[in-house]
Amino acid sequence: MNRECPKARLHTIKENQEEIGEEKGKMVEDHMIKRNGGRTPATLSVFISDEVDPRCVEVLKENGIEVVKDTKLRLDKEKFLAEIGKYDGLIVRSATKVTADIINAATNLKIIGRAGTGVDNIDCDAATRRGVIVMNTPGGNTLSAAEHTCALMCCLSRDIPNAVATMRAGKWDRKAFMGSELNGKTLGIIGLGRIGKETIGFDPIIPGSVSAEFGVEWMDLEKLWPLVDYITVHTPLIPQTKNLISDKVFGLCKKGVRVVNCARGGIIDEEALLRALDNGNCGGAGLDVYVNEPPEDYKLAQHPKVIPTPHLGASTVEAQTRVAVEIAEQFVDAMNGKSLFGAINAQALQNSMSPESQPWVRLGETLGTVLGNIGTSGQKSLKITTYGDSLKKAGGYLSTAVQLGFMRSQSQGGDEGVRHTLVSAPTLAKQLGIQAITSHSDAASASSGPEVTVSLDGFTVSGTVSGCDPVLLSIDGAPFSPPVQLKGSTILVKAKSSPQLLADIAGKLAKNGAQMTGMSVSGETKGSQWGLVYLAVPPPSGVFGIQEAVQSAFSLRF
Ligand SMILES: NC(=O)C1=CN([C@@H]2O[C@H](COP(=O)(O)OP(=O)(O)OC[C@H]3O[C@@H](n4cnc5c(N)ncnc54)[C@H](O)[C@@H]3O)[C@@H](O)[C@H]2O)C=CC1
Ligand SMILES: O=C(O)C(=O)COP(=O)(O)O
Repeated sequence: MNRECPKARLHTIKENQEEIGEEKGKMVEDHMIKRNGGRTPATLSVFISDEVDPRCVEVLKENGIEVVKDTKLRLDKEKFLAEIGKYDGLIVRSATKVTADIINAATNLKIIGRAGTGVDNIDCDAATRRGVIVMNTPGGNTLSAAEHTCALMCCLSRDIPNAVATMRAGKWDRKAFMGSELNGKTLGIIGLGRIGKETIGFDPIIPGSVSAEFGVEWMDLEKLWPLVDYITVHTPLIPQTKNLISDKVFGLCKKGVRVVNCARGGIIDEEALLRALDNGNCGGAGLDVYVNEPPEDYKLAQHPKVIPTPHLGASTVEAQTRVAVEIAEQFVDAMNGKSLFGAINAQALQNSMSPESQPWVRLGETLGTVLGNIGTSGQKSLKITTYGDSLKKAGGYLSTAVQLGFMRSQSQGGDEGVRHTLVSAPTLAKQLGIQAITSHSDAASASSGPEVTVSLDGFTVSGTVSGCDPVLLSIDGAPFSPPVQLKGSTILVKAKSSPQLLADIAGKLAKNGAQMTGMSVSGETKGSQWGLVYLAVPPPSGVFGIQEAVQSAFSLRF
């Protein structure tokens, strides 16, 4: 039968509505488009809490997504916390601080979108732990930020703002404003990413082929500091870049070095900058960004040698239109399961999005769940082997899927702020010390098709995919013949090998009220056999009291 497999990871809005039957609902509930309990696709909703260009709202609405924009709500934290739980998506710029308490209160949230570049105002760790995708619009405001950097450098070299101020005050003072040319000066660019690259080579008239001849000489910072007349920083604010330009650095630079920060407040130590401006080590600063926005005090902004702008790097009509449309289109693509462009914390999910990989992801989760139930004792090192050419590149997402299934089976619930999904799995596994070691063999497996085996603590489970469904090939060396589907509510039983096993277990379960729909028994391993019992409805609790009669029994829901 040639049917299309349901999308396990990124359920489309339409599928979510049509296929929200219990099983599929379960499948999608941890992913981006959550079980929406009968809500229509049109009621998927996005909240916009910052000033984003109106095209963002238009594009989302054109695609059937409900949008609420309120740029004041963030100012009232209590109200924000109370409201945010209604929404599937949140779109911000830099003003909204998306803290862990907001993320944890946002119980329906699947994506946080940043209409811009920097995500330092979003607690990405908290989002990841809750399985919430964080995405930005890389590149949408690069040129504007680069142009603003150049503008600040030009203003610094000619003290333009102060000159403007004298004219506005009705003064004609030419002597006070002797500038210096930028030509011939050395610029140190810290961070050669999108904006850094644009900054050195930016000229709307000169083509790239010519500007390439200018070249950028790479050098260690220690060598760079004494050589430069200007420094511009274009890195993210991360522990390694916090206070990168410090008292020590000002001491190593030429006296009077000028600095520009259009990246993030705090990359230049603000206190050190004030001292350097006062003692002449720094000749001037062009600042667009600050440790606190708005600043708690205006000492720096009001310093005569500082040219301050209120975080305007991305504030151009062009950049704002671009980032607004880009984030909206990225949301629509993500919600339709098409792509996760711009996502910064969803590598495994991204790698597993193709229709071919999705059944294998479900198999990985399923095998992880089985192993988590039968083979623990504190061991945390999962060994995953893929067989067959078609699974050559599957090790990455399969290992995350196995870890996910394994962690779910171990979870006691109640771990606040945690949701087990393909987004959160790598981070949570790392925290719990759950390793996944992958290996691959091109050779066909024993089942002479693609196959995955997962081992832990001396136990091995192996499975493959049949159509769209995960199937179990063997447990602990005991083969299921034919292989059994891992679907729905089941009880997995291990018992002493006996020709009566099937009848014995079925009889005991029936006596205890289980509604069985089928059962398979494996071959023998070390004197035991495994049985998989399918149930019409999940057991009310436990495994219908058959533990005493068998070696072990687990209730599993796939
Ligand atoms: N003022 C504004 O309105 C705007 C500010 N920005 C900010 O500008 C900064 C740069 O943005 P993009 O160029 O788009 O980012 P990007 O990610 O393309 O580039 C950042 C670069 O910094 C480098 N880097 C990281 N750590 C470093 C370190 N310790 N030393 C030197 N380099 C390091 C990275 O390798 C990367 O090449 C970000 O902080 C962003 O938030 C971006 C847009 C507008
Ligand atoms: O994109 C960035 O990183 C920026 O800093 C731009 O911030 P904004 O969107 O103007 O609040």
